Amino acid sequence: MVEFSANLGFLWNDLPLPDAIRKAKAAGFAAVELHWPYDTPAAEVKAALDETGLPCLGLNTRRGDVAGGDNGCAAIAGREAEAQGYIDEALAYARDIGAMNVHVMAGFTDQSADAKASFAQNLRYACTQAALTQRTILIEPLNHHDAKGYHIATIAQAQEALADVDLPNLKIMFDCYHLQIMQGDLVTLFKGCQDQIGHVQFAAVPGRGEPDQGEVNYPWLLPELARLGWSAPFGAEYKPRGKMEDGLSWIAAYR
Ligand SMILES: O=C(O)[C@H](O)C(=O)CO
Ligand SMILES: [Mg+2]
Repeated sequence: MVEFSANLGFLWNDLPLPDAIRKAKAAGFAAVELHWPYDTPAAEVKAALDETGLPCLGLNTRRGDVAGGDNGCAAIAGREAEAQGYIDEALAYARDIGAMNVHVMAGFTDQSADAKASFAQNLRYACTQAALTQRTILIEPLNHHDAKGYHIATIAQAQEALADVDLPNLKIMFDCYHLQIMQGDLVTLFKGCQDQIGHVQFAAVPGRGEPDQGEVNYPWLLPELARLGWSAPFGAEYKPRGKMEDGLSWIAAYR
């Protein structure tokens, strides 16, 4: 059966994280994943995960100065110490709550050789630290409408970063929403990098709402990815169009 992970950066994000975890459990999600949980003590998140029995699949490194336009800094030359501080923080939080993946946010760059070298240096650091506790580091191509100028926007760019680093615990976050916008042909794209994928996410295109309308037929696509071998929960990373609970009927198509 296809299972889902509730992305609590978008779902129930008006609630304290422990309550959002309980809501995800009650709605039938098999896992949760986080964006930037750092305002909530890890012990509170861990207690809610233990109470519900839900695993947490992952979380993101801090983005830096968001008001100033940052979206991560791991590929910004000259900010290595800051990036590595965010990596340490994310890995410590992941360890405390038992999350196995940390998504390292690259930031906006000119994709120069310096940016690529800085990204590789920071990812090598992240992977080496993550390996000490058997964790995986993720990088994610983001689409050029929502995140114009983000360091990686395609699977080929992510694969280039993976090749530069060449460590087995660096994987790709395959977000169907971003990749449909940037590349399309999602099944072929998935097959071309399947063994390099660490997590799969999805949302409607366009709009990023519930995955029940738009360009991508998820009730066909997600079972097909499962048939091809993807067995972990798919990350529901969408922005509810209206009231959160009213939008959950999309799950029925998979039951
Ligand atoms: O926006 C996304 O798709 C991400 O997965 C994220 O975590 C923040 O950019
Ligand atoms: Mg995503």
